[in-house]
Formats: sequence, C-alpha cells, structure tokens
Amino acid sequence: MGYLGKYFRRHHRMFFLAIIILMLETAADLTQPYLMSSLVDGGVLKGDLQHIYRQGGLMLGLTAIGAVFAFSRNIISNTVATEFAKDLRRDMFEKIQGFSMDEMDSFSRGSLVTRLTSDVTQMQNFAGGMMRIFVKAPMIFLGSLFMTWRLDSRLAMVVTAVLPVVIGLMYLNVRIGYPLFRRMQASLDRVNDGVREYLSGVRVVKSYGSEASEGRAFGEAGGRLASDSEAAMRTMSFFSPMIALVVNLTLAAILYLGGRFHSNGEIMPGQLMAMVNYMTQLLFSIHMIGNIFNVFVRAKASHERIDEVFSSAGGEMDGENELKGQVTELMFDKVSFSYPEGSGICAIRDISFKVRSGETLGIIGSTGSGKTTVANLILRLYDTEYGVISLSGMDLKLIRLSSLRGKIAAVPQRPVLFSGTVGENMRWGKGDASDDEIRKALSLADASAFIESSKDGLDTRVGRGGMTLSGGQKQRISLARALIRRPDILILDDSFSKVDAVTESRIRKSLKSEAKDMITVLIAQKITSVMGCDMILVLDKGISVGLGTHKELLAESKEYREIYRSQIGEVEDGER
Ligand SMILES: Nc1ncnc2c1ncn2[C@@H]1O[C@H](COP(=O)(O)OP(=O)(O)OP(=O)(O)O)[C@@H](O)[C@H]1O
Repeated sequence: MGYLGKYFRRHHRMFFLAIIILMLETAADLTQPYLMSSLVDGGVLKGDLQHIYRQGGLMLGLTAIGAVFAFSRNIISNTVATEFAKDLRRDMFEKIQGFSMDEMDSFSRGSLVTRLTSDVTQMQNFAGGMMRIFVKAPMIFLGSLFMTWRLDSRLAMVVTAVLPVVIGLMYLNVRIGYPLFRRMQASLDRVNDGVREYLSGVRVVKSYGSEASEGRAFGEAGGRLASDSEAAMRTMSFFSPMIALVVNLTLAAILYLGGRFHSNGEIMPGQLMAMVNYMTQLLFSIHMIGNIFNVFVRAKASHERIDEVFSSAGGEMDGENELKGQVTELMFDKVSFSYPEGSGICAIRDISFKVRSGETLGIIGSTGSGKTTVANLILRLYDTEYGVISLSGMDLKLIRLSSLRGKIAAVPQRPVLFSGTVGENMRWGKGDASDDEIRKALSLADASAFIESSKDGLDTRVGRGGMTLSGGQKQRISLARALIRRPDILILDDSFSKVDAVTESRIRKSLKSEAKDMITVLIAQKITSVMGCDMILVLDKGISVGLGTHKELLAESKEYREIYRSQIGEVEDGER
C-alpha cells in the first residue's frame, strides 16, 4: 500500500460514510426483484389488489430512497477523490522539491510531469471508483448470487459453475494488461519530455528551421504512445466482450431451463422473473467487475510510478550544524567528484584551494573542464565523493542545508527569472527587501537604467523565464538578486557572458567595494574577467593545471599562458 495509507487515514471517515451509503443503496437495488416476485405471485396471480398496492408502494419508496443515497454518495465520493488527488499531487511536488540533484537527474523532467498529472488522475479515478462501483459491483454480485440460490438452487448451480471461467478471464486481463499500461505511461513520459524540450528550446528550433525534424521526432514519440495505447486497449477490448459473452450464454441457459421448469410447474412466474432480474444484475456486476480490473490495472501501473517518487532515497542528506557568524574561509581539500548520471569520468579530480573573506577566486578553463561543478559542490547540490569541502573549517556535509544556502548567493550560467514583476523577482533573493534596497542592488548590477526608464519601474512585468528581457538584462537582474542577499559567498558562474566589456568593468568596480568581506568565486571563459582576482584556478578536464595570481600563472602555467595567448596575444616579458 506504501504511501496510500496516509491518505486513507486522512479521508477514512468520509470514505466509510460513502461505503455505508453505497451498501444501503445496493441493498435497496437487491430488494427490488424480490418485491416484484411477491407482487406477481402473491398479488397479480391471486388477484389481491391490496398486496399489489403494498408491494408497488414499497418498490416506489425504495427507488426514491435509492436515488437519494446515490446522489449523496456521488457527492461524497467525488469530493473525497478530488481532495485525495489534490493532497497526493501537493505531497509529490513537495517530495520532488526536496530531491537532491542526483535524484532529479535520475528521473526525466517529462516523466515527473506525467507522474504529477496523468498518474495522479489514474489514482483519483481508482479512489472514486472504490466509493462507487468497486464496492457496489461485488456486493450486487454476491447479493444476487445469494438470492438466486434462495430462489432456485438448480438454476443457481448453473451460474456458479460458470464463475471460474469468468474469474480466469479477469485474471488473464490483469496479467496481460498491466505491463501494457506501464509501457503506455512510459511512452507518455517520452511525449512530455519532447514537448518540454521543444518549448524550452523553441528559439533554437526556429532559428535553425528545425521544425520539421522536431515535428518528426514528436510524431515518432506520439506514434509510439498511440501504438502502446492501442495494444493496451486491444487487450481490454478482447476481455470485456469475452466476459460478456460467457455471461450472456449463461443467461440464455437460465432462461431455457427456467422456461422448462415453469412448464413443469416447478417454478412460479414471479420467481422466474425475479430470477432473470437477479441474473441481469449479476451480469451487470460481472461487467462492472471487468471494468474495475481495467481501472485497477491502470491504477496499479500509476501507483508504482508514484511510489517510485515517494520511495526515492529521501532527498538531500541534511547536516545538523548551523553556520554561525560570517564565513571566513572556503576550502577544497583534494576534492574529486563524478556525476552519478554521467559517463563515470571524474568531472573534477583532486582539487584543492583556499579562499578567505574579502578575496576573489577566479576559475578559468575550457568548456566542460569542471568550473560549474565546483560551484555545484559549494552549494552542495551534489555531494563530494573524495576529499573535503569546508566553510570556516566546518565540513560542508555537517552544515544544515538551509544555513549553508542562506550564506551563499549564486548567479547561474543561464539566469532564471520567474514570471512576475522585477520587484517580485528581486524579493526572491530577500523576502523583506525594501524598494530602496532593491534599487541599490539593481544599481550595483548596473540594471537600474533600463528598469527606471520603463514606465512601470520595479513593477515592470517579466515574462515566464524572463522572456521579455534581453540576455544581458536577465543576467544583471539575476546578479542584483544575488547581491541583495548580501551573502558571505558570492558565486558568479560566467555571469558577465552577455554583458559588454564596459558594463562588465563598471559592475566589477562596484562589486569590489560591495564585496569587501565576501568570498567571491568568479567563473569565467574570458581571461580579462579573472586577471584581477586574488587567486586563479585553471582547470583542464577536471584537473587543476594552475593555481596562483595572474602573474604567477603567466610564469608557471603553460595552459594559462595558452589561454592568454589565444585571447589577448603573445605574453610580453614585462607581463610575467
Ligand atoms: N548533471 C550532469 N550529469 C552528468 N554529467 C554532467 C552533468 N553536469 C556536467 N556534467 C559533465 O561534467 C563535466 C564538467 O562539467 P561542468 O559543467 O562543470 O563544466 P564547465 O567547465 O562549467 O563547462 P562550461 O564552461 O561549458 O559551462 C562535463 O564533462 C559535463 O559533461
């Protein structure tokens, strides 16, 4: 049952109320043929009008009561199923929010979307079904079987003999259908992945004129989903009519035998009518039980996929210690790390450095050399495999994550803004920031001019993902959002890549005075960005190939000299 127990406990009162009402409703349905048999045999055949009125009135009353039961039970079951789905979705989202990056990487984003939407809907259908037909159908089945035995044991024997065949067909339905529905949901994951990727890269697709190939790829994913759905539905559409056929043949046999018994005077007409009526109810309930298995098979596949999310390792391993006071030192001591979902090759190997507050560490290296990985590890988005990272002498793994991340502000390579106003985006950095604080941070990041020139100022709306802004404007707002936190450690991951040289030097000048007691980690591709740093780490394929000041590296690091030569020109003697 896994995670389901919790929701059952939360909604069990309403759930049981719906089940009780459902039982009463079913009892009313089951009593009708019995009353009718009495109306015919005791009233119509004997010409007893009083009996006809009494039984007819009872039948009418029961129908009305049954309708009231059905109405209230429907309201309760819909409410409970909707609330259950809402809670389940919210809890899943919270669980996903707590995922470590390893866990995030182990699910595709599209799959998480399918699990949060379609899989939860399947569970909602199942929960709703439990309070509707799932309980009613077996009750009608057992009730009508019992009544047929009471009415005529010979006819009931025929019905009972057919049951193993029907149960066998249902078992096969589940066995064959379940893997097909799992495959169908996995195909839906791929469709969602495709849509997600297309939408996030729509500009690239359009600029490369790749709509046709993207359309083909999407068509293939859609085609696979369609064929997997068809395979699943084919199985279902084979078993449902098969079960119906067996039941209908049984009904025909009952009618034939019943007719013979009646002509022999062994069964009353009212009894036979009730018998056929119960048989019809039995037929209906078996049909319904077949459908229940369909819903069950889908829900079982979805339940397992949701359970995979809930039983995923349990999120980030939190430390227990608070980081008190200003962080005075950041140290990497022989740190190595490879991504769990990566190629198995170390993204960084044996990296060591030490930066103190007020200092700036520049990190430079070719693409894929491990620069962003260093930033990811400082934020503890991933855990180191070998070596130790410490802040003010405390191992990162021992520090409470909220405390750690509260001391750091990172400006990622690709700035991410959220839909809302500029002011709201800035308050992401600091919830209680005043307008003056926001303006100051924007000015430090050289972002005030274009915001103040907009007629709405801080209320200027930013489209989803910041799409209404230029790349450089997004980068500057993203930097301002980091600065407003006044962090102890500021990580700038290629944060000036979309900003022109003059603006970059202006921002770096104001940063210098602002970041007097911060530890700044400045990742860059351009050597001019890191030249002024107190210390520069040169990475090549995850390995440190130089650590020192610009001057020291020009003298000692072949790789740094090569970067200098390729970006600026030959190294003059006076430079070393
Ligand atoms: N989430 C991930 N899963 C698997 N491998 C990854 C992941 N992120 C990065 N890598 C791999 O780790 C290595 C280092 O990547 P990293 O992003 O740190 O490089 P980088 O120096 O920041 O590159 P760039 O300058 O292009 O941003 C690369 O080989 C990359 O393919």
